[in-house]
Amino acid sequence: MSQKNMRNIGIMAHIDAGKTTTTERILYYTGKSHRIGEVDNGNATMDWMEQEQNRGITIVSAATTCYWKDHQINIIDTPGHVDFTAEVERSLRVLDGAVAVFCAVGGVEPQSETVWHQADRYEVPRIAYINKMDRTGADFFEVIKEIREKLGAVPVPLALPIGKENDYEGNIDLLLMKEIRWNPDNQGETFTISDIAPERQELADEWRESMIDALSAYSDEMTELFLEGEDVPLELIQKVIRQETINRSIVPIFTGSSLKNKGVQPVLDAVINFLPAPDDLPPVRCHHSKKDEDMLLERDENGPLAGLIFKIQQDKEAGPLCFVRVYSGELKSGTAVMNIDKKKRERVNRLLRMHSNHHEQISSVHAGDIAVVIGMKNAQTGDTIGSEGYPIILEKMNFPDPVISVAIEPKTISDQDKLKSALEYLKMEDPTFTAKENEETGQLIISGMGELHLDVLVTRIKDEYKVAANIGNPQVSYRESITQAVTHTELFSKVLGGKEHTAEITLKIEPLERGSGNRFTSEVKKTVLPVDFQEAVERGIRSSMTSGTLMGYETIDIGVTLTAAGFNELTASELAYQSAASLGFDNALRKAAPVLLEPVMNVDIMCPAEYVGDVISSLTQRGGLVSSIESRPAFELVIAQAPLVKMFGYTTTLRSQTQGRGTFAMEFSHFAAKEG
Ligand SMILES: Nc1nc2c(ncn2[C@@H]2O[C@H](COP(=O)(O)OP(=O)(O)OP(=O)(O)O)[C@@H](O)[C@H]2O)c(=O)[nH]1
Repeated sequence: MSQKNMRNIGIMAHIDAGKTTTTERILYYTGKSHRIGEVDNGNATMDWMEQEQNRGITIVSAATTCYWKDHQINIIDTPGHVDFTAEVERSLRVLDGAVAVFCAVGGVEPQSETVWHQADRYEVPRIAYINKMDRTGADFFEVIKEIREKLGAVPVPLALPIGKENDYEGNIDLLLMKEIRWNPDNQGETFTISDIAPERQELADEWRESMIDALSAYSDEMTELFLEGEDVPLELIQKVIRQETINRSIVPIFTGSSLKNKGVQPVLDAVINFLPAPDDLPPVRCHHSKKDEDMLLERDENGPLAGLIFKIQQDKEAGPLCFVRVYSGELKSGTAVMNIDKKKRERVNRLLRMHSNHHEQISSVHAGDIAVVIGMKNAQTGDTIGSEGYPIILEKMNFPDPVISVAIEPKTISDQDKLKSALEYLKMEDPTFTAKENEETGQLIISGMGELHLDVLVTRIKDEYKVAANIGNPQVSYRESITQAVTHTELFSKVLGGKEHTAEITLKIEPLERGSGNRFTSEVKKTVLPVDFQEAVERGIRSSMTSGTLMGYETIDIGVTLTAAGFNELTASELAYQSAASLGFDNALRKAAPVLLEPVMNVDIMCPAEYVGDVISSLTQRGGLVSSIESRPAFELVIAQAPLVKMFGYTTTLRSQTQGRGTFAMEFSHFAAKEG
């Protein structure tokens, strides 16, 4: 299939907005799903992993292919929970467009804002679908207002709901100027089209006019027709919508109730009519690793091979399944490719296309498309695969810091081995967690991005990899830094194997602004201390930076300058300089008024107005600072920041405090000096 007839889309939503239900309906209507898997029964076909089914939420993104009106649509499932932002980011990276699902009752919730802004960062064109029009409290026009005001987008409704809540009947299609009602007898597979009822004509005209008015801003041709009072042809309207959706100047709005099988097919039409084909998008930013220069890569099927491994899933029989998005060239089964990041050749034993409930073996996959490669051994999420002769690296993905940890203690020696291999597998799949041995206690500590993230990892280690282990309580991952600048001279002298090793260095260490990371520079001339020895100094410092002197946490935001060095040709060794640097850095750290830094989280809480007082006082007790309270139609939104350590178990507190009606979203904001 040519790139023009291909779409790579994601369905993004706040948790519970109905992403899974909508995806299920899409798969049903596209004829690939032969039954509708209800989320509530826990048998949705997109939710592959057992665990997801138990939790009833979607955690891992999987790419699923379906076909609609001569187009191939690859759906990349994106998780809605903030603990899984890395999953969202990696999906956004390989999408060309997205359908943002909102709940007609909840509207734009804090988590939808987070995901929306992530999509802005990745420049993903979007259409929006306002779901759950059948629910009590559904308010289409309020959600549109929120999309404009809270997300700063330009919503252009292309459909209006007829009725709402129990009386939600169907939609007015503002492009066709017709009413559409879905047939309840065949799960909405067919629908009837009728003229707009007289009592709705005025409303429809008004919104049609405001649609043409909004679009005219982008088209002189349309403006002229509009001003002359002439009809604007459908083709022109569609052309302008497509162009401006892809430019990200507008967001076409659709509505429906996925659960009641209403409104989904127009969204599929919009995916092919208004969201970009892979080659509608600008060339891909990448880096030529041999020439060491940044470049733009054309999205050309006949170009050099470049693909991004955006997801790895372990399969007990087949080994790692590597989901690859191909940006240029062709990837063929039975050939060898280069993993450019790892500088290793890899076999493409088999290529698969994934459908919702089966897979299909294919012989090749072209630029623009997504497939699963079986056979790669060294791949890790985020790696680029390409050709040896043309080694380019696609842009890396951004992953936030892991801020929460648990100790994990295997029960037997055999569990220890199983744990080791489980962690290796999980690392391939998920680059956002770390596993590290505590030097003092010998305990293995795994760190992730939130309580739920760790919980999922631990459950997988126990259930999927059958490791029997004791799990500690979640702990915050602190960092260490300094508050003063100091200069320190370290002299090193040791006799090893009958030979004397000496080094002398002077280091200046100083606090850097939060978030700047660590920096090493040298002011010492190479004639004073040869390059190899300067590199040994940097190695020593970098290794010491991984554990601070207060409690052994990683040190951050420290600038180190090598200001002077002594060099004795007879006794100098790299080992001596590396050791001097390690010890010198630690000694300097102790003198520089070190501080422990703790992760501070952005916390957004939604609850009915009557609970706001209690919510604020419990947040304040937890060291939280409330920055604002916003009124929403049905809820109040409390926006605050609080130290992560105080937020453990907050879900339970909030639930009992608000009789189950409060929800919250939490995301890492920054590290700050720990109080007390
Ligand atoms: N009334 C009503 N309920 C809906 C509709 N769509 C989905 N739901 C219900 O809303 C709940 C959440 O739907 P899901 O499809 O699981 O939502 P999701 O966004 O995928 O949620 P996560 O997988 O948890 O991120 C389920 O109980 C659905 O049955 C709808 O159109 N109307």
